[in-house]
Amino acid sequence: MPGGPLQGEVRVPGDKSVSHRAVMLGALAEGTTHIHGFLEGEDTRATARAFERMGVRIEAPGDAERVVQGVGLHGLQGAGTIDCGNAGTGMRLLAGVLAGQAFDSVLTGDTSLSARPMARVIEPLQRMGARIESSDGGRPPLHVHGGQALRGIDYALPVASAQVKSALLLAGLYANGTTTVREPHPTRDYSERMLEAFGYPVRFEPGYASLDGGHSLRATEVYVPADFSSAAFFIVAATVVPGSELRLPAVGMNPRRIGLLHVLRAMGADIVEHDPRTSGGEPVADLLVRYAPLRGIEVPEAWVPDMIDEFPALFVAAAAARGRTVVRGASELRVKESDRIAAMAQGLRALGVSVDEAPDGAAIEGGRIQGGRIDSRGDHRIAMSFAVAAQLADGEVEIDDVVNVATSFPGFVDLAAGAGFGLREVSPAA
Ligand SMILES: O=C(O)C1=C[C@@H](OP(=O)(O)O)[C@@H](O)[C@H](O)C1
Ligand SMILES: C=C(OP(=O)(O)O)C(=O)O
Repeated sequence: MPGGPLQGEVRVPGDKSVSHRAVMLGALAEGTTHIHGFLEGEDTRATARAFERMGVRIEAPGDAERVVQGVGLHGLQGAGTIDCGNAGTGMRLLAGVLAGQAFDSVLTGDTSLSARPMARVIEPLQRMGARIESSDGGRPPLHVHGGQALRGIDYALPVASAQVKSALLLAGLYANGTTTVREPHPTRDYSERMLEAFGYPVRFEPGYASLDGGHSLRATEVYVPADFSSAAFFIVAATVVPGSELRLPAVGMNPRRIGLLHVLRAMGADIVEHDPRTSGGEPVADLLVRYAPLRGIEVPEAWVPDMIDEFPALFVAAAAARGRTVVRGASELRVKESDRIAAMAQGLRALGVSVDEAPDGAAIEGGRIQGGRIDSRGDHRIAMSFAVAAQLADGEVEIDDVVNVATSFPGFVDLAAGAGFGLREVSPAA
């Protein structure tokens, strides 16, 4: 299905990271928390279900709205096995919360999540006094034993990870003394900002977060910004498809999320930020993206954590650029929902693009993109990235295994088709 230039306005759904945290802190707070702009994705719904199963009343008065009746830090009830679906964020943050409870829990996930490394949260949580068992060298399911007395630790993260930082801060709510997390590179600080918004004393600056156990959370109103990571597919598509001019209103512009903007601009992209403002304590802006020819660059390693989920989309921009784009220092991509370096390299090669894979990145030679068949490996971001690549391909691109797009971006196909993508969903039997 050939597409055309991307035109008009696209409103992408709420931020996944903020939505997970809003449900969690709302559940642990005293009082009623209203969440506006909640992501109706499978990942964040799994987190909401987990807390409902632990006795928290969560109402959905409208689309993307949630009303959470908080039970306080000590009001959760044991639910046995909790299925986190496809969500690394859900499982790792829940491990921190559950380590502080009086009851035992088991955290499970789908095939992709069951293969993801959890030792990165288990080890520091054990240092805090938690008892957690895993299978197969730190993989899910996680058996989190309750009734353990936690103590604060001062922990330097070996890898930059907002999920690990957040798990430790959440466990720190239940710990005796001070929990401090130091990062090798600053990562998204939504947990810190939101704890503060819920009235919990927390000290933080880029690369550092610290709190004392024993305080409480007060319910509040949460306004979730549009997810920059979802906007990224449209930003790249409008940049690479000639004749495009696309508006993306109220996109979350947290500085720890917008590394892709810096990289695309360095490649020659035309992306203008209008009306930068603050919404619910988060920076947002309306983006205007126009087609621009790109040239390959070497992506500075310092920008990697600020665009960790945007590499699949960047690889497509690189395939459309003139010259070579080099990514290094991004080995974390190998332990996401899929091995994203391998998945992108294999997929781009299937479309005739030359890619040199490295353990911690890849070099992509921009040029012609052909039609072909893509295995998305059940990874939402791989599937959506190839939907963008397909807009430039000179033949049909068929993308397999796409149901997980709904984990982070329900309605992607309709929204994309409405903006001008040549894209349609076919059932596996069709
Ligand atoms: O804290 C979060 O909400 C997230 C942190 C990142 O993971 P890591 O902490 O593993 O880098 C990111 O890839 C994920 O999509 C969401
Ligand atoms: C890595 C991601 O999410 P998670 O770790 O929550 O599965 C992602 O959304 O790209």
